[in-house]
Amino acid sequence: MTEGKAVKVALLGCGTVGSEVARLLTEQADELAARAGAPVELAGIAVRRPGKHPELPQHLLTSDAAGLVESDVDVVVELIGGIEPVRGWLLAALRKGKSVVTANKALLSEYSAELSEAADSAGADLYFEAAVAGAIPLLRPLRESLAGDRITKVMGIVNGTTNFILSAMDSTGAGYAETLEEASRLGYAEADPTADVDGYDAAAKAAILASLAFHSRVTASDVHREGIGEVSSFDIAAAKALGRTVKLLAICERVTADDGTESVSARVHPVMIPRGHPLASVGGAFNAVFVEADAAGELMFYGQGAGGAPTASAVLGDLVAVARNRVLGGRGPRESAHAALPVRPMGQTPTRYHVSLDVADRPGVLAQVAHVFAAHDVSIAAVRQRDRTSTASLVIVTHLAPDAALEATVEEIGKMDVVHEVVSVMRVEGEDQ
Ligand SMILES: NC(=O)C1=CN([C@@H]2O[C@H](COP(=O)(O)OP(=O)(O)OC[C@H]3O[C@@H](n4cnc5c(N)ncnc54)[C@H](O)[C@@H]3O)[C@@H](O)[C@H]2O)C=CC1
Ligand SMILES: N[C@@H](CC=O)C(=O)O
Ligand code: NA
Repeated sequence: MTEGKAVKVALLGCGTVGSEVARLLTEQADELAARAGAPVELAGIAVRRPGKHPELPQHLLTSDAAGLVESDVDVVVELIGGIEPVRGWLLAALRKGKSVVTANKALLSEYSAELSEAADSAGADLYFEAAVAGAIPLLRPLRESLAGDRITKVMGIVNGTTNFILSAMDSTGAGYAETLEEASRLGYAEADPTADVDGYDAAAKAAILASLAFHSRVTASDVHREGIGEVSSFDIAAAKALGRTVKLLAICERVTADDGTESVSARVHPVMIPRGHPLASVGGAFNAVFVEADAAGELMFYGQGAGGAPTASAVLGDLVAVARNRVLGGRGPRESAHAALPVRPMGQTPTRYHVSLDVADRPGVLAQVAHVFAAHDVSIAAVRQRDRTSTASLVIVTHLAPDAALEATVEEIGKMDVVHEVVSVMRVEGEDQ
């Protein structure tokens, strides 16, 4: 039965994701209506140039997004991206009590608090499942299913484009530039793909994940960020030689200090993980995220993290949810930031390093290098040495130590006479400490 009054939807943006949302909304209109309890009606589509969309119902097209938001619509689905002018439109919609569904992680990772406050004061819904890990139901489990548990860690691959590039570099040795071009062609990359390769997109997602997991306000600028620009084919080969692979991970942790005070660490950077680790086999644009919680233990979420149709699936799930809330008169979960945990600086965050060096092949060099680690209070977990003609290759993997201590150790080692080259430095995850 779909007897309720139609829920009118404004769609802002009709690119990779928006065009799939428009298609599915039209093709599955009857089923969506049955699930929502009322017809979910596309009332208008804001595009930049209406003349360029012969495939869309012409009477719905407008170039006036602000006007469409102001019109008689119940829900605004935003799939344009970026901060302004979108932020102003969504605030205006929420303040008028219209629900908002968005996939815009760049906006949410900076202005979530402002948008949530606008939603709360007007009693509107703000849903954004598509903003992190595309099709994978991840934010709703964090906001709802795990609301009774205490999450300690969220770690995973949250950027499809960089995973697509790293997977290709690892498996076929394909070049960086050509693989990035293909990721753009397939609709995985952001409009400006530097957001992907420099880690901004993953950092925005880490901020959203940390905020939800730890009931605190974490913004993109709180997240330590390194992209994949520095990952060389040598790093990939060094990882392979050690039975590891390189992935760009978002890692959000609840850190408890000796005095019992808690903080949040949120970071995005390339890491080496063992090839047997479940994240190592996540290829292409797929995403996978581990969540650790006190009572639930370890959970893994896996699926397509980018692309038009997969992302549209998450958008439509949100759309049905907000439509249902309107039909039944309820609301989805509000922002939960009661814990207000501070963010721990990266330098104080415990990490482990893999360091690969070319050193002089003579007695005592290993001891000299080990001395520098010890001087910085960094304990060594494993050492591998291979002799060449006049140099030796030295691979060192550390135990956990504050990231600043590890960084200082590597800097000092790089200045030693016996060290010809620091060939590769990368953090290590997913193995015994
Ligand atoms: N492509 C993907 O795999 C995913 C994208 N997202 C997010 O979804 C959003 C949309 O992404 P895509 O569809 O990939 O981007 P896109 O660049 O393909 O589409 C955006 C569309 O918005 C239009 N647009 C720009 N300014 C406009 C304006 N003032 N009025 C009306 N239309 C305007 C553009 O012409 C373009 O067609 C972004 O926030 C992105 O970060 C989230 C998850 C996955
Ligand atoms: N550009 C993003 C799209 C999905 O969020 C990615 O590559 O993951
Ligand atoms: Na998702």
